[in-house]
Amino acid sequence: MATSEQEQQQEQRRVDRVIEQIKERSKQTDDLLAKAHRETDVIQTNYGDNNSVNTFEVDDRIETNAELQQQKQMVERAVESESILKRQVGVLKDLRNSPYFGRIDIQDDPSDDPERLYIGTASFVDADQNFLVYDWRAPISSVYYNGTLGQVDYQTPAGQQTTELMKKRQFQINQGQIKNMFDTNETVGDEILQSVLGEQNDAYMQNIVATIQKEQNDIIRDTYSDLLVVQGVAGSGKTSAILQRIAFLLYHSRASLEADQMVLFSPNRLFSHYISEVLPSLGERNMRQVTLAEFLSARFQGLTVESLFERYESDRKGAAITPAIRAFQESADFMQQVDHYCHTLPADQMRFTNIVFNGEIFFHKAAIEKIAAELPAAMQPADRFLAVKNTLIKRLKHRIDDEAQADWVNDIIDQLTDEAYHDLLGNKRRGEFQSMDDEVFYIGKQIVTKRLRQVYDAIYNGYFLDTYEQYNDFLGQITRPDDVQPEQWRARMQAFRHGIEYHRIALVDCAPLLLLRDILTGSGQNRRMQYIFVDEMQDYSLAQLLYIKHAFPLAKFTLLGDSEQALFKDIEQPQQLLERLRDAFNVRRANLITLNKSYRSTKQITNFAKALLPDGDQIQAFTREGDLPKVMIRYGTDAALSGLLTEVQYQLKSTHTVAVLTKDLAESKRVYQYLKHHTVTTLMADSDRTMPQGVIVMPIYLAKGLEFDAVVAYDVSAENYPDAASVGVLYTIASRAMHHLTLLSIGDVSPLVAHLDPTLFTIEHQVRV
Ligand SMILES: Nc1ncnc2c1ncn2[C@@H]1O[C@H](COP(=O)(O)OP(=O)(O)OP(=O)(O)O)[C@@H](O)[C@H]1O
Repeated sequence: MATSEQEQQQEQRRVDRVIEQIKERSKQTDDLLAKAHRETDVIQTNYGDNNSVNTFEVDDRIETNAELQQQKQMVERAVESESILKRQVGVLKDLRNSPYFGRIDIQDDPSDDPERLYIGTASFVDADQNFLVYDWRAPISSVYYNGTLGQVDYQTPAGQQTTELMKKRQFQINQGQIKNMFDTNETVGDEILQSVLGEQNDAYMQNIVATIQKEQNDIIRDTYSDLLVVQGVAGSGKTSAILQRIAFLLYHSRASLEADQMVLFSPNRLFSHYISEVLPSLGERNMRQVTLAEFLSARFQGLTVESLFERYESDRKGAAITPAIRAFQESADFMQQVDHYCHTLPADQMRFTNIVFNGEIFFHKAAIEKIAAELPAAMQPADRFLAVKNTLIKRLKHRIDDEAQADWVNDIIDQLTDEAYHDLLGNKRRGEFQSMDDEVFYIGKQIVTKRLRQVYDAIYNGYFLDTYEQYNDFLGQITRPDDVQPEQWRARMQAFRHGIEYHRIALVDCAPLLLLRDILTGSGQNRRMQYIFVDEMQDYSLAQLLYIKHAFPLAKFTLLGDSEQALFKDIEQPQQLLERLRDAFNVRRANLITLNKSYRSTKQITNFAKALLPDGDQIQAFTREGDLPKVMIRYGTDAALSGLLTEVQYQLKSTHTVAVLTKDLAESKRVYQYLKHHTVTTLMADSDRTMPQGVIVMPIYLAKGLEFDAVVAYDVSAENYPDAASVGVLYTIASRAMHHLTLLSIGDVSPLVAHLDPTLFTIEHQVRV
């Protein structure tokens, strides 16, 4: 509902007054920051000077160490307070531009006067402790997002409260001026959302706190569930919801939660970059981010882990793993079998291996087997492993003692310089020993310990268990489902062994192998992490999700995805998925939230994209108007490429980025080879972290989670997208476009498009001569 001119003037006067106060505070904070910066400089300079004191004299060194520690802490504290102030300066700068976006008038009791509260990206409190702006995450602010006029409940730390919502007003304020102002009875009215979504794309994702929708708000403010599953259609704000959720949780649990106790599994590095500004724009630090490939590679040092993209490419070429085997290896049942195998594995079935040093066996595998065999049979696998490890370390220490007086050691001691001798003494002092012999023995032990460091590390890291052999043994004992034939399974085992020989591992083996290794060796779990977020969860197997759960046993999980965008597997109903996950994750408090409205694209693009899906009816388009998607048909590659060039040049006149999306890498390369000679074009790679403007070409799996002003889908021919199996890919491509979508086909267009209602798109045929 439009507001009167007079009301707008009144509101503008308030904006002016608040901005005056913010400016005042900014000045003070700038001064504090300058002062803090000078202090940090002074401390750092002193620290630097002290750092270069002569550390040769051993006695000095001990003292210096303690002092250095103290000074290091001082520097850390100074840097920390400086960075807090820097953040405040940033927050105040944003508030100066746009101090708030909402107002609610509430009345707790009919006998009270109504209260008028303004809501913005951060709180602003004046010198008399009056809240001129409330943080969007404050308990009372949920009234703004959740309530329609009338009685409203909201949660506070003290329990549920009730109030009467009398008025809800939305503002768009830019550079201190109210551009738009509406009273609304909806959760957040469409007018402002229209204008936000109509803007051009930016290289970075924006925060959406001014226009959060009710269902998104439920995701953001859920502090109850151990497992929150979000099924949301393309462009429904899943990624946005995760990021605002992180900001919310940080605010909500300020005292007990740090940003680095949250991990977001993101689809690719480009995506990580794209979303990197959202949290800083809300005055918060970024959470940790990792792709599945990075997570797995870090745990398989020395092996090349197949990436999801490689798997996708190799699947397209008709690779070795049959669908039945894949389904089996990716299932919860497979992971349960790993668990059972490990917990019932007798000591004599453990695949120990020699510890080798300098080409010779240092600890023989038979000796290690014997240690394990002598332990009580009922021991848990991790305890057994630890006991073996401890025994080996004890034996290593004996060997070091025996070796400390060997001739080669004495020779080295004779030739030590004074400095090297002091180094070996470490925290001990000369003369502290009972006798000179003791001192020499001590030095000898230090020398041998250093020499045998590798052996120690091998024991410490558990390299005396050959986990690959053990996994192979597990594969040999497994109970197969009926649709996996014995010879197929043997071939699969053979492929696994062959891969390991060449230091490669297939994606399907990663999660079960890691689980096996972790259970048997009692390692790999991180108990510090409090929240795990998985975006694009449809690209993860259940086995992988279960492994992630195992790796972060104390974390709460938020899994977000869109089963329609499954590039790699079949679509699953959300409720069914939740049941499956709830069972597999074994959690008490699970919650499913479904998002059906798509905000990214114009109505025309969303209507086209949803029509591709057999069950797309539930998807609602947001009412933002644009052109109909255009299907271009060309005959032959040359005509297609020149048609593509004309199209991208045309699009570039009105947009910053045009993405040409292909089905696979080979096609992207072909397109790039042509376009680069005619216009500035970038071929995106898996390793890229930033997205340039202009024309960018990439296979669809690299564009997951991203969005572009204009998208050209390259070659949507019947040959490339012959049947229903390609729907997920085509839908994902179409739903990346915000404002313009073009589909170019070489020859007959895919039946998936040809069968659509013709009013959903325009068509442009090449005239055949
Ligand atoms: N409440 C909102 N207010 C303003 N913009 C929004 C809102 N919700 C979503 N958007 C915008 O819609 C676009 C899509 O959002 P987002 O990328 O979070 O969706 P998604 O569900 O993760 O999409 P996909 O699964 O297709 O990758 C973004 O530009 C986002 O800023």
